[in-house]
Amino acid sequence: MTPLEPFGARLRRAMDERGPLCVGIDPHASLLADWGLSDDIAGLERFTHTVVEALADRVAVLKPQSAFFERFGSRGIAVLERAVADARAAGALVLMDAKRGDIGSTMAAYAATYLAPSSPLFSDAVTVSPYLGYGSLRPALDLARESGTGVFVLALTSNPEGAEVQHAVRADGATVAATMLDHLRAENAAEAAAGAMGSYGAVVGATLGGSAGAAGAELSIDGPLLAPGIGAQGATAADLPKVFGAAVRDVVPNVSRGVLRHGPDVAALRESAARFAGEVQEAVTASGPAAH
Ligand SMILES: O=c1ccn([C@@H]2O[C@H](COP(=O)(O)O)[C@@H](O)[C@H]2O)c(=O)[nH]1
Repeated sequence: MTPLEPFGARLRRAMDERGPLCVGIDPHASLLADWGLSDDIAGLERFTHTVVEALADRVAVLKPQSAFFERFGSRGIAVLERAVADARAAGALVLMDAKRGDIGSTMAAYAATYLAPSSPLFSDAVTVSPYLGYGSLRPALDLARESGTGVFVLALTSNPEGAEVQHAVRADGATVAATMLDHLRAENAAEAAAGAMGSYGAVVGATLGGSAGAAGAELSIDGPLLAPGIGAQGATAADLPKVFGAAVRDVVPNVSRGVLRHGPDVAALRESAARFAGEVQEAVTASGPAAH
């Protein structure tokens, strides 16, 4: 099979053409109820199909949250497989939010699940946790390079509990988060040297305010920065320049419940996503001209 163009280049094009917004597909039990759906496989299927139908032809990235599908067992995974294929066919990039992390040999199996083109869950990118050590992610990083896919590494997560681990200071004086970002910058060096956005991203919460700075973290990694936390977790698009500074143009802001709560009406979902996209564009434009 012909390998895909590298994920970073594909993502940059999608961000330029559609705007950078990433909408989550998070079928919370409470959202199924709010949408008048049953908390079972039929409800899950209807919810997922509606989000894909509403948004896959217009947002840059859709991010299914794997946990909400896994809780329904094999039939939930089948719904997820279909969503990934339908969303990609409609032109969205699919970022599987699976947050996998394990020793290298097991990591290789996770990598094959999400990043091998022959897999039923083949996605454009996957989220991973580096807390078994960045090096344990090597099978995913290597397979991503081979298959033209991407990897997003948890660096500074949007939840307040994350600081306990991520702000910890290592023997060399760097925080754990800054070390992860340094690894990613190095991973992206070859693509950056060729003038492209790298395929290796970091997850940095939009909720962090000044605490990204407190972690001593240089956020520019020559790759994408997934920024969850807008909407239900309290951050707004206006927070993005404050958190990310000059790196704001590499930010892929994520909103899940903030958009999904407007369903099941397709037009209302689209309107909400467009509103968030407009707010993001306004905040990024107000932050100053793009660096050349
Ligand atoms: O640091 C992180 C990493 C991932 N997430 C995920 O993003 C969405 C956020 O959903 P909202 O409804 O917009 O709060 C969810 O799937 C999380 O698991 C995150 O929030 N923070």
